[in-house]
Amino acid sequence: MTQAWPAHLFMVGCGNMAGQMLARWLACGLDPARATVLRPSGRAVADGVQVVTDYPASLPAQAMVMLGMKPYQLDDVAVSLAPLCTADTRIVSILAGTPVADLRQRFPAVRDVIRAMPNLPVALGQGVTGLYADRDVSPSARSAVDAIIKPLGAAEWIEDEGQFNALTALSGCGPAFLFRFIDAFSRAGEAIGLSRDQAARMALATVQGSANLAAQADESPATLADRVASPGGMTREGLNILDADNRLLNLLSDTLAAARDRGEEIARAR
Ligand SMILES: NC(=O)C1=CN([C@@H]2O[C@H](COP(=O)(O)OP(=O)(O)OC[C@H]3O[C@@H](n4cnc5c(N)ncnc54)[C@H](OP(=O)(O)O)[C@@H]3O)[C@@H](O)[C@H]2O)C=CC1
Ligand SMILES: O=C(O)[C@@H]1CCC=N1
Repeated sequence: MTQAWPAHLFMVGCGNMAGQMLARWLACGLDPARATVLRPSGRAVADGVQVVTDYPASLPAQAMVMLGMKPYQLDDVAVSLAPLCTADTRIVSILAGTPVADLRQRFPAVRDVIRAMPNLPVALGQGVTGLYADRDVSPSARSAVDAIIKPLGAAEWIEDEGQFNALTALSGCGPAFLFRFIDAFSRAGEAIGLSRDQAARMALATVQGSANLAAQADESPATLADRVASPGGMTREGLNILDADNRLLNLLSDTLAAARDRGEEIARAR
């Protein structure tokens, strides 16, 4: 099936996250002439993509607007952007902790408002993007968003917006937690006697190989862990440390809950 692109993509903000999305879309065939980026620095993003530092007089017809700035900038952005939006504008927001109701309040002319929560591996087409649309969003807008998210990796729609901060904690923030894990794994290897460089290489390759294996395996990660652990062997002793009083599970549950709760705070502070 051929890739369907929006008539025009207007990106408000194009930093760490939105920049990776755009790079992937361009690599997958988005015509750069069909994308405009608004960013205060005016820094170029890619050959052929127009970068502006101020809002145009109007948006192209049937524009898909992607909100990719920081959540606290929503009010400032809406003052200039909302008057340009018409009934055929579609808004996709990647702002953390920003419910659809807050977006609808600021963009009353727009029917199709969709929340998306990507993560950094979208750059490789191996991201996870969580998605939510309320009942007012048209089926064609859902399809258009599905189409543009597909080149980025997996898409996970949720029915209940109340889960959006949990989804964000798991997959949106998740890469940071896993990068931290890889770093700690490598430093732990160094602590038991390996050289820093070798421990770093081995930690990363072990995580990468294990993730790939888990993705292809018929068994669950829990079963695979037991496969590595020979009875009376070395791995079991290590697993006993992670499993004692559910230490690892509790640590990760606390980590995700803290991230999720921050999303709730961001929404309340608005
Ligand atoms: N980082 C991540 O892994 C993820 C981030 N997100 C969400 O993405 C959004 C952006 O985060 P991130 O990319 O990390 O942040 P960055 O700081 O890297 O990017 C922010 C972007 O917003 C632009 N910007 C700043 N001020 C304004 C303004 N007043 N109007 C319009 N654009 C403005 C910046 O412009 P300039 O480039 O000129 O400085 C920059 O391009 C957040 O809402 C976050 O919740 C979602 C999922 C994952
Ligand atoms: O830290 C943040 O708020 C954003 C949301 C997901 C990843 N980064």
